[in-house]
Amino acid sequence: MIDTDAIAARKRAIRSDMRAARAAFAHSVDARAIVPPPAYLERLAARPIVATYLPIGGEADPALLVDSARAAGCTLALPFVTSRAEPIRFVIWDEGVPLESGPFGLRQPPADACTIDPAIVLVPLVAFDARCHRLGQGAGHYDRALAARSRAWRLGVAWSMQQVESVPVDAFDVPLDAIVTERDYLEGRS
Ligand SMILES: Nc1nc2c(c(=O)[nH]1)N(C=O)[C@@H](CNc1ccc(C(=O)N[C@@H](CCC(=O)O)C(=O)O)cc1)CN2
Ligand SMILES: Nc1ncnc2c1ncn2[C@@H]1O[C@H](COP(=O)(O)OP(=O)(O)OP(=O)(O)O)[C@@H](O)[C@H]1O
Repeated sequence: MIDTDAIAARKRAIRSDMRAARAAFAHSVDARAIVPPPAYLERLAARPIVATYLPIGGEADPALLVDSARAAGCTLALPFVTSRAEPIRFVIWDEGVPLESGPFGLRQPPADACTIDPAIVLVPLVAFDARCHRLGQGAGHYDRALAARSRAWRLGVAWSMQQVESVPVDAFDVPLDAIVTERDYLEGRS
């Protein structure tokens, strides 16, 4: 369909521009610049399972959000990916078990790590807009994972320079509940 093709082409263009700009920006910023917002800290009191990610390619680093979750006694999860085509699953991040090398330069728990269902998902992204729409890596990994977990609270983590006027949206794109950057905290409509 023409419309779908046009959206896909705009997504590809934003992805390629933003990946390059983000990698350059990440060199100039303190990796621990993103401070946990109050709405996130409040949710940690119930000790939810929190899915995080290990940054690649200049992605914003959720390190301080992970520290807060650990300090609150939460269980941490990481995505486990096998290929572009296969859906991801979230597995327990046990600090006592060494991470292994996975696809796309990712470090991840071993394949036999226990699958768990997070109540909070810290979501990496390539670009976002003021309505909390997100553009990811283009494999649909997070869109599929988030669609399967509609009750999870979805917090995007990004550098402020990743904000664009408007992210092109397909029917299957799952918007975020909120986004935190080194400068701002914004909430979607939900
Ligand atoms: N840190 C992190 N972990 C993650 C993701 C992510 O976006 N970031 N994922 C999100 O889905 C899943 C992995 N999926 C991925 C799918 C495609 C590509 C990818 O196409 N990478 C490009 C290079 C990107 C760059 O230059 O920055 C490539 O290999 O060509 C990467 C991850 C789960 N784990
Ligand atoms: N719920 C879903 N079920 C099956 N396929 C899906 C689903 N959501 C997205 N996809 C597929 O994922 C592909 C990539 O979508 P899109 O370009 O929006 O990825 P993205 O949002 O940038 O990436 P990601 O979600 O991996 O971070 C599309 O071809 C789409 O068909």
